[in-house]
Amino acid sequence: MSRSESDLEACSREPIHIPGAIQPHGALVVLRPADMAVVHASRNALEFFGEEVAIGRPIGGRLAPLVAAIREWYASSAPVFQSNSVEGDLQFTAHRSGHSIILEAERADTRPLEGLFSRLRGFVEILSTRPDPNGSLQAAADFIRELTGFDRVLVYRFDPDWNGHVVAEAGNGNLPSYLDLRFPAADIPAQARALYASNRVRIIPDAYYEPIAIEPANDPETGEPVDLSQAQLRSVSPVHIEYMRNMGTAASMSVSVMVDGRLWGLVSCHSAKAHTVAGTIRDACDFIVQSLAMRIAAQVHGEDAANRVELSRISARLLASMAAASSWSEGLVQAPEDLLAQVGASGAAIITEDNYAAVGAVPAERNVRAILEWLKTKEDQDIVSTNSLAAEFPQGEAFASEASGIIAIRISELYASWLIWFRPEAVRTVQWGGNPHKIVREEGRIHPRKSFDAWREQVSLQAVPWTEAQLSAARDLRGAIVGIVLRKAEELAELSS
Ligand SMILES: CCC1=C(C)C2=CC3=N/C(=C\c4[nH]c(/C=C5\NC(=O)C(C)=C5CC)c(C)c4CCC(=O)O)C(CCC(=O)O)=C3CCN2C1=O
Repeated sequence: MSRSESDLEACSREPIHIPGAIQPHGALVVLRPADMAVVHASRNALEFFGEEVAIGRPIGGRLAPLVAAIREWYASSAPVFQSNSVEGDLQFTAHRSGHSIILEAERADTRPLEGLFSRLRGFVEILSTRPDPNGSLQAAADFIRELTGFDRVLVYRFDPDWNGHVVAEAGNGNLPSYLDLRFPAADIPAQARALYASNRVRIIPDAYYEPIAIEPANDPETGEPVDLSQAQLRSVSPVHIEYMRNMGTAASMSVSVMVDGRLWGLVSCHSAKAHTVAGTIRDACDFIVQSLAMRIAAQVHGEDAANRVELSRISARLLASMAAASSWSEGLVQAPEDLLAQVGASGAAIITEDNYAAVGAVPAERNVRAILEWLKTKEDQDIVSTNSLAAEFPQGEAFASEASGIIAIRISELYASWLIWFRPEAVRTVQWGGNPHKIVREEGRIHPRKSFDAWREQVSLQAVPWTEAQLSAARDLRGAIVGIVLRKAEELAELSS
């Protein structure tokens, strides 16, 4: 592993869930459910809770009226407790963290909320009328920018390698456009993505804040620090704060787009100056984004269903062709269009020790046999796939124009026989937000890059990636072929007995 890779590896191990501090736009206490005694408190508790919060003693003062309601919530199955202070100036939220209760207070949004719900209803109606998913993405970015007043709202989609792509944007011109730019996976490391899959909405009102310490740092009984994974006020990793400053964004809010339980992307809001939105507006943004996520899921499910129907027709024709031919390989070669359509390939070759057949755009036979020698090193795999053969088999660079992507399925253990599908190289130019390969090392650690200007990279020796559905279709056809081979072997065995 190179030094840069190990640096980024270290970055993805930063324990961002236990920073030991919060952001100053609220206050936090950790309570023992049995007696509502305070176990930890942020140092600014007095400012928000109105009186000294004494460690080891039950909450009182402005929090006393909450005790009964918090106890009732804690005994229920509700994930989160929300309430306003009697005076209406504070919004309280609580959640369970291990055996404790984390209670947070922020200044409440005292502006009237009427009109918000009719605006939300209006957005959902727009969403349901937008035929194309991109129109829905843009509608969500426009609506959230109007609702929150951030300078720029991005819809940021992850690709299979967790690189991000800005696929929609709404802005007022105060910040540069990032539309269509891509950002490397390291910009949002794995532990952050995991956290954002459960804690969907996060706000950083001012990237120049001073963290407020939580005291005592560790639980007197367990010695453990407070786990702020689900907290609203969690202080943010210094490296990301630096990233925001480098990007010229003093405030940000991110809302996770969860599609079928997986982090599809983020709706990411930025302002050049400090900016905040109250909890009620953040909740409304979460509602908007999850409504968008359902629209995306419906689109994906619809496409999957249509693909499955078409694939079942193709597979049925291939099975019929194999059944009617003298061998499975002859049956496949006699249905070339279906053989390629099974996985969306441009060429295919069936190769055994003494036989070779090919359809569509394939490398020269000697090059296919060179791939076969490489496949023999994959002893434990019945299916081998890549969209960049040259990256794993350098000799492949010589015929990347026909074979940058391959799916190879092993047909027989006994003889080296394989069915290999091919995809050609798809040379493309990618626009990154800054040079994604630039790792800034200072004071013994890496820092975020300072420039996010469009940085063009020509990507070669890669094919269009195979989808999970195409790999599954390859596995299904392998199962059918192996079944035919086994039945043929049994028939021969019976004849010879
Ligand atoms: C323009 C497109 C775009 C990008 C690329 C982006 C990045 C981004 N990074 C985020 C978080 C983190 N990045 C990093 C780490 C890095 N960022 C870097 O640029 C590098 C090199 C690292 C590893 C050291 C870490 C530790 C975190 C966790 C912060 C926390 O929640 O405590 C976060 C999440 C911040 C949040 O939601 O609170 C984002 C979202 C903001 N955002 C964008 O709008």
